[in-house]
Amino acid sequence: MGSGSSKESARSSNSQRTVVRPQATTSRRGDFQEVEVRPTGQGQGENMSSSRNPEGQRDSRSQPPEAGRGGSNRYARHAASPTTNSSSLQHGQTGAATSRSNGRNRSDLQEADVVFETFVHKNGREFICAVRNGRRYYLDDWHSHEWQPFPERWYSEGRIVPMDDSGQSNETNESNNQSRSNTNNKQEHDDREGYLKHPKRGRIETYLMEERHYVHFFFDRQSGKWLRLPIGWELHHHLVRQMVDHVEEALPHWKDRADILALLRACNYNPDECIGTYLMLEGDEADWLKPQRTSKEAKADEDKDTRIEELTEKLKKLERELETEKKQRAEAEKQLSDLEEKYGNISAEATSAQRQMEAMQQSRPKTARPKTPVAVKTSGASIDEMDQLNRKVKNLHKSHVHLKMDVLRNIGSVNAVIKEAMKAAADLKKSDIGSQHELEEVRALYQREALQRRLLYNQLQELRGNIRVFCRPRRDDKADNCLKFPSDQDVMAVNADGSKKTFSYDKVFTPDTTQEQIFTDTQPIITSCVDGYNVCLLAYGQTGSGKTFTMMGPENNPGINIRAITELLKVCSERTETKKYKLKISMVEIYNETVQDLLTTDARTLELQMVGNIVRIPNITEMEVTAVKDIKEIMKLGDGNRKTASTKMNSTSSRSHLVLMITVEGEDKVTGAISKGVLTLCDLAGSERISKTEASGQRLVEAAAINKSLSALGQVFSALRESQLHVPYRNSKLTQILRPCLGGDAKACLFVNISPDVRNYPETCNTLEFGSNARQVALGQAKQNIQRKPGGFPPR
Ligand SMILES: Nc1ncnc2c1ncn2[C@@H]1O[C@H](COP(=O)(O)OP(=O)(O)OP(=O)(O)O)[C@@H](O)[C@H]1O
Repeated sequence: MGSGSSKESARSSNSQRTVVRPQATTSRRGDFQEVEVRPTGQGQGENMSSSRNPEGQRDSRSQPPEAGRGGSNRYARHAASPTTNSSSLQHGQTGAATSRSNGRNRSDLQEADVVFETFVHKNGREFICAVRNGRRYYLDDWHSHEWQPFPERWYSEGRIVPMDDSGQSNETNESNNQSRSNTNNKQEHDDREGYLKHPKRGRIETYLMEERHYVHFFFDRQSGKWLRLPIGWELHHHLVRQMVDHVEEALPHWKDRADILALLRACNYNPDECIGTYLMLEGDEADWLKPQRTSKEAKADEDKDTRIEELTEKLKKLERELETEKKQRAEAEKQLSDLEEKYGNISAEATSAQRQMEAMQQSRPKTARPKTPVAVKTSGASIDEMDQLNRKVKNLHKSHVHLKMDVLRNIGSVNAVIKEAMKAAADLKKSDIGSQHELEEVRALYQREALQRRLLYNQLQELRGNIRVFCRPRRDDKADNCLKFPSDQDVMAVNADGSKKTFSYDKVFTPDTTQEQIFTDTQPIITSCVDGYNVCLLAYGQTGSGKTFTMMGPENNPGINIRAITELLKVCSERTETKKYKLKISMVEIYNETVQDLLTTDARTLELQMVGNIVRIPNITEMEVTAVKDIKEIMKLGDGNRKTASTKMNSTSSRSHLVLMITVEGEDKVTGAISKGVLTLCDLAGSERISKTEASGQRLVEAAAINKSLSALGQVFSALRESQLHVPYRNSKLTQILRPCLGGDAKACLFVNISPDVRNYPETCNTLEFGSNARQVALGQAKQNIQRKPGGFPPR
């Protein structure tokens, strides 16, 4: 950036705004259709004086005029632009009055053929206009790239601003003049300023900034030179491939890997920034970011559009059919219930008829009826009456048979209706699949939204620094206080002789700060471990300065350890809808450069294995935590084993480092991606210097081991601060264990615990110094540890 060529391109893009110059040819005269000019204010519509421009005889496309020739230089730039069709303006005329109002030099005026103006449409777009022979034209640099007659309706839709000699609109000049006179009248126009025209946003101001960016080179053995790596080659580079894969996984619809790499380069090889930029400009604007499509791609897109239209049409048709079927089903159901009712009535009638018949049969005489009627009047019913009854019974029998047939017939149609209803229900089920698709889309949208939110959150963390140093003074009401707190980021240590030293940190707490407040400030870092980040919290300070109080704390007022695990459990349970989490805890003690497993009773010493950048601790005990009560039990077990071990070894807690590792493994229920973050909480051994003369025997060995490990920690911080190629992690067991969370891809938080007692002034200053050095460490960008499940969706 900032090279001659980029400056030149900046100049040329800048010049496109104002530069149009008549050129030496008459062949394109026909490009203009004559349109009457209407007065629009300053100098418009006035008489045009004509004079031939001698420069205009040159074809500036083949012979660009030299730079620095004022107006002609600008014209050359325009001639190089593909939009140039202004040659046809060459024999145009210039309005003297217009020129006067533009404040142009009179002799210049006589050379000019055409008056140039800027038309500012009320929608924000600008067009270069030219007036010749009393006719106004505009340069259609959006579609045809030709001069077009100025549309009549535009007079009421915007305003015309004349241009001055510098090719800028008078309006722009006025504001520029104002600002220039405020700074320096002689100051030149900044040629890094420019603009581009966006189809939706209209004019967008641009500025060519100089930034320090990584540039990937390769060594060319033939020429013996380092050359820039072409995009095609760079895509085969394993690191770059990983970055592009990462972006592609996050944005699966963005298929063009070269395009992704181009944006990655612009984002200084920062995949998250690349994803963020893309998402920010998502939609039409992101499309506009992409290079022009080939005709084949355009055709494919058209086909896709047509297919989408067809499918939409089909979907609408299916919806209509579904609607009709629903109606039919409702009707069928109604018919069915009518028929059921009818059937019920008929059955009831049949039953009562049957009963009636039975009753009548019972009331008939038992003897057979005489074949010939005997006209004897019996004491009971007469023969007529009997006949009547017989007929009635016959009729009833008949109607019973009819009813039976009716019912049988209707049962057939009821079955048909039921079949139809079942078919309609099956169709309805099918249409549910369409809704499933919609659900998938909503889910994808949600995933993108979640990704964006987390990206922003982690970007915020990075801006605040991936290593944060907090200072916490111990509360001590009895001692002579040597600490002052000028602000919440500064602490001043004042010695008994009055000498003072001030140190700055990301946050300085006071002795009154509660355990809750301390936790609140570390909470965002701690919870990012659920998203797959490695996070580390360390407490450093001399014995008795409050390290254990800060990390573990008393039972009734717990410190960071318990609160952090409780919070992790809470966050994990809040996300159970989308993720399945597993929390595992390990606890080790580092004493005299040996690593002791504290979650087993067999006092197991652990070996560390370094495989490249990865540290493995085989056979380490890991305990799963599912509820808050598990935390207390595990802590109790670890604490008990620590005490036993220290009695055996005759050590005290302040002479060893306690490291608590919480692994949070999450599996995305939708994508199957697995994230793994480790939260390391470390209560370091007392940092006080033990004079060799004071220590002897075991104390001397202990002191040497502590000194070695804390010095190694300091060396790691210095190497990271100075971005050294070699970081001496292997110098102690402590730095080996902490390696994953002190490398370039983790978030760390160091608590500098100090004593307020003036007698501890020298140790307090040493501790504060250590914290200050650590604060200058740039851990680089924190990285999520997310693995995509084979065949699964990209991680969120
Ligand atoms: N902020 C505080 N408020 C109240 N009491 C505190 C505070 N910090 C420390 N203490 C008390 O000071 C004493 C020493 O603190 P602590 O054991 O945490 O120090 P330490 O740095 O861990 O020491 P060691 O290196 O021996 O483990 C404890 O009794 C603790 O309760």
